[in-house]
Amino acid sequence: MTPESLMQLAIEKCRTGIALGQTPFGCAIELNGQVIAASHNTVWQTIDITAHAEINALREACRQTQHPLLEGAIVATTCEPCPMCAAALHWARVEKVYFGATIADAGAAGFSELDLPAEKVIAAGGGSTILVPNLLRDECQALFAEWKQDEKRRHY
Ligand SMILES: Nc1nc2[nH]cnc2c(=O)[nH]1
Repeated sequence: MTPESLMQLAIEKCRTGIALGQTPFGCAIELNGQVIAASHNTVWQTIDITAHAEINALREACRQTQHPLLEGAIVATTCEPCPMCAAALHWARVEKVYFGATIADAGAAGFSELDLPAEKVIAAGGGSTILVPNLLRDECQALFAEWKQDEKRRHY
């Protein structure tokens, strides 16, 4: 699967989440050429502030593989991982993370993001997960505008 196709899956999941009244974040994970997880954010659905798209996808992937480590896994996420998710991706030993929109985009959409780039979190901690920005950036950024059409939207 190409990184673009993996990101398209993350985008589809994000749109599913928006339709269900969730916030506009989606994530997909591939291991050994197979998609093993694709999730959207469920913070409001589960009343769990940690239920970011990436955390949900990591949990699903680890359930699938029955192992907490995902060495060699490739992740595509519609938005740059926050510090919590960057740390979790490191803990899972994910190899590479593609992202589209940025933490600044999420902040501009109203989320109270910590202004700490994922790259810095990984580098400052001595991690080896590779971060690749700008994959389908315009499409990922547009998800925030789609979500803003929902009058009942809530951020956190
Ligand atoms: N990357 C990402 N950033 C967020 N900011 C708030 N929620 C999320 C999420 O689920 N994923």
